Amino acid sequence: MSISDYEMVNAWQKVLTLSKLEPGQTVTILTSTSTHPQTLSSALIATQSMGAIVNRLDLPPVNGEKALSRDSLAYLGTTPLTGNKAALAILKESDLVLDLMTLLFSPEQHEILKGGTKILLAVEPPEVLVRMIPSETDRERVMAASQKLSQAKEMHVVSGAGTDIHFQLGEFPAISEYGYVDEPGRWDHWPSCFALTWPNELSANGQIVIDRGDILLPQKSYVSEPITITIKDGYAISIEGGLDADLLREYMASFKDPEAYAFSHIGWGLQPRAHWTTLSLYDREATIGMDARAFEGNFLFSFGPNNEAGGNRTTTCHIDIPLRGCTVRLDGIDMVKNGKVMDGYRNEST
Ligand SMILES: O=c1ccc(O)c[nH]1
Repeated sequence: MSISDYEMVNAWQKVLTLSKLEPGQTVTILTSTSTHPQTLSSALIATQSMGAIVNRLDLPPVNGEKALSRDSLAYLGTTPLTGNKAALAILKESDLVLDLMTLLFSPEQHEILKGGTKILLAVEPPEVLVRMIPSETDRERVMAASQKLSQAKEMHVVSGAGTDIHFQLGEFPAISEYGYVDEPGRWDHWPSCFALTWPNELSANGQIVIDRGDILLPQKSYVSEPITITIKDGYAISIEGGLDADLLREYMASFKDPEAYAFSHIGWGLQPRAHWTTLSLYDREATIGMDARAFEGNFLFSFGPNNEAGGNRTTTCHIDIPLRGCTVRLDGIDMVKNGKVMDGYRNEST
C-alpha cells in the first residue's frame, strides 16, 4: 500500500531530527535515474522545513553495460562520483548527504566521510522506509550487539541445516547500522538495524548450508533446495546443490575475479519490523531487500569486498545471504540461538 506525502515528510523529519540536522546546515540530496520520486520530493520538503540549505545533485548512472542486474548493490566499486571532482567537492562541503542513489562500498564514500560529512542511504520504497523509521531503541540494541562483536575473538555459526563455520575476529571494526547519522563522519542506511563486522583475512573455515527458504541477494530469490558452500582459509572453494547453486556459482564466476569468493561482512539482524516474507510480496526490482538483511535473528553473511572495513580487497561482486535458524556464538556465548536473538548481552552492556 502506498504512503501519503504527509506521512513521508513526517518520516523524513523524524529521521533528520534523530540525525541532529540543525537550521543553516547544508544538505545535498544525491539522486540518479533510480531515485524514487516521492522519497526525493518529501526529502526536499522536510530538509527545507527544518531550515537547512538544500542542494540536489543528480548524476547519470554508470556500469549499466557491465552489471548483470539493475540492483544498486549488485555491482560495486565505481560510481557516478568516480573521477568526478566537482560532484565530490559539493558533497564534501555538505554537512549531510542524503544518498538516494547508492554510494555504498565506494572509495568516494570514504573520502566524503573523512571530512566529517554524514551520509544517509535511503533507496527502499517509501512504505518500507515508513514501516521501519529508526528509533533510539533500535540504536541501543545494535550498539550493544556491535560492542559484543568488537570485543570478540571468534565467531562460530552452526545450524540444523548443517552450517558449521568458524571466523577469527579482531582485525576489522564492528559496524552498527541503525538507520540515522547522529555523529559527524557517520554513514548509515535507512532502513536497517543490524550489527556486522568482517572476519580476519583468511580466517574463515568450515561449511555454510544455505537452506530451503534462505535468501540470496541481489538474486532476490528464496533458495528451493540447499546449497552447501565449503570455506577454506577465508574463501569459498565449492558451491554445490541444485539449480540455485548452479545459478549462484555461474553468476559469481561471471565476474572472473577470485576475490568474489572471499568474505565480506558477517553479523545478525535485529529489526523486529523487518520480515523474512516481505521479499515474496514484491516485484524483484521494486526493493533491494533490506527486510531480508535486517529481519530479527538472521545470520547475515556476504561474499565480496572488505574495503568498507578498511581492508584492501575490492571486487565488483557482492552477494548478501541472510540465513534463518542459525546459532551465532561469540567466544562460546550465544548471541542468536536457532534464529532467536538472545538480548541478554544488552542488559550486561547498557
Ligand atoms: O546496509 C547494507 C546494505 C548492504 C550491505 O551489504 C551492507 N549493509
